[in-house]
Amino acid sequence: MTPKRDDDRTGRAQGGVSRRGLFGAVGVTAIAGASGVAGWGVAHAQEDKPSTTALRYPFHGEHQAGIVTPAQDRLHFAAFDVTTDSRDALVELLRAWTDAAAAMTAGELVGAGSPLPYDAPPDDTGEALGLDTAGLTITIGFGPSLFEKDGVDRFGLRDRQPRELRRLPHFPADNLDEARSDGDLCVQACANDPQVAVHAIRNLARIGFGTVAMRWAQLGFGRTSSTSTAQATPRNLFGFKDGTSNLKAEEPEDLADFVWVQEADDPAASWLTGGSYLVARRISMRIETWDRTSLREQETLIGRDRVDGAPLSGGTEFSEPDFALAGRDGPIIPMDSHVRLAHPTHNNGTKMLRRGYNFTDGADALGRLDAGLFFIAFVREPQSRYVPLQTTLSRDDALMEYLEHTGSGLWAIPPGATEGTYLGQSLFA
Ligand SMILES: C=CC1=C(C)c2cc3[nH]c(cc4nc(cc5[nH]c(cc1n2)c(C)c5CCC(=O)O)C(CCC(=O)O)=C4C)c(C)c3C=C
Ligand SMILES: [Fe+2]
Repeated sequence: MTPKRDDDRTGRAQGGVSRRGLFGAVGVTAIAGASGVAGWGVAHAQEDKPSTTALRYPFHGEHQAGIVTPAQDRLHFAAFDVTTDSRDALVELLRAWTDAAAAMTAGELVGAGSPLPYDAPPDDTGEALGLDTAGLTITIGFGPSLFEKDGVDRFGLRDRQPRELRRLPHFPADNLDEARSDGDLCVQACANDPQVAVHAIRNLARIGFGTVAMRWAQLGFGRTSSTSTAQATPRNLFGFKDGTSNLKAEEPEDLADFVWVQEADDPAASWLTGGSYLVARRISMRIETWDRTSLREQETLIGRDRVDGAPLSGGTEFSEPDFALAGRDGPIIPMDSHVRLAHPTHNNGTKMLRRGYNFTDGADALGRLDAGLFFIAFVREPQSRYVPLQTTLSRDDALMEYLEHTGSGLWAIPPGATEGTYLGQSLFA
């Protein structure tokens, strides 16, 4: 009988083994071929919709992937706390995470490749065997507490903490859960297949065992933003198009102004040049109340038409809102509507790259959906641009009656890694 695996205890070359290649090699393709009905279903689906699972985005580059990369459909976001005092162990973790992230985004197995050592737990947890890369991106960030916690300079990084990397303040009406907020490190895994995104976080958590502990995590199932003009605008759980006037990959000048940290921004933080900041807000949405609200009221709260996404002042989805246009009882786009208050003209020209996801986490004790929007935005200046805008929305936005902010975090996102370097290397240099 041919053994399923060899008996190699020494391990093999790291990475480089294709998940699909290995899958075929162990004969599972035969199972798919034997299933006539399933095979028809797959072929039929592919005819209707171009496959997004075959997509592959480069891991290496000037910026980390997962920011201007076209927003994928699924998210697994995790915040970690570092459990060691050792700077060397932290650096080792970042090296290992970088290698694993590069392998997974290329559709390769993490760690020891094929044939698998039989007497050791497999490096790669295996649930993505046979799956496409699904456009996986892995984006890693550093929280304020990595630089200083309770007055302690844990890893000799205090002097390099960016001025803009401070814990987000308490905003009006915040009802934050500590257990869903902050963290020394964050990892955003996005993919067009939920199993691929979960596999990525799980493998990074496994690699980090003994160095980091997962603090909290969030799954997202539908993107609520477009980050490329090639993408259709998706809808949030209030049923409105979301992401219409988002910053897009095709706007490099705006990205330089509002997303990418520039060399001159902060002398202490020149290591962050080419990086960004990730703001996360877990926002619960009172779905049941919303569903009992008239369409007129819903559109008044948002300031846009629910079906086509056009501003209430008229035109099409991508028409600029006319905030001066009068309606029956004041401006047709109300003073306290979401799009008026969030628009750059009312926020010193501020823009951001939104990249959030819808979520549901079951039901609460009253039988209501625990659902909402896991808001993610990438910004160049969180304190001087995001914080004032969030303060305005939390205080004045009429939509807040239907929202509750339950989680929060801010992380510095270092620039991308080049071949042979690890993510965040410039911070430790
Ligand atoms: C602080 C930033 C923002 C939070 C938090 C936020 C939450 C939030 N937004 C919607 C729904 C929509 N938002 C829309 C536009 C929009 N939202 C923000 C910022 C935050 N939103 C900005 C900067 C903008 C763009 C404003 C503009 O330039 O016109 C829209 C309209 C469509 C679009 O342009 O994307 C909708 C719809 C919800 C439901 C929500 C919290 C759950
Ligand atoms: Fe919004």
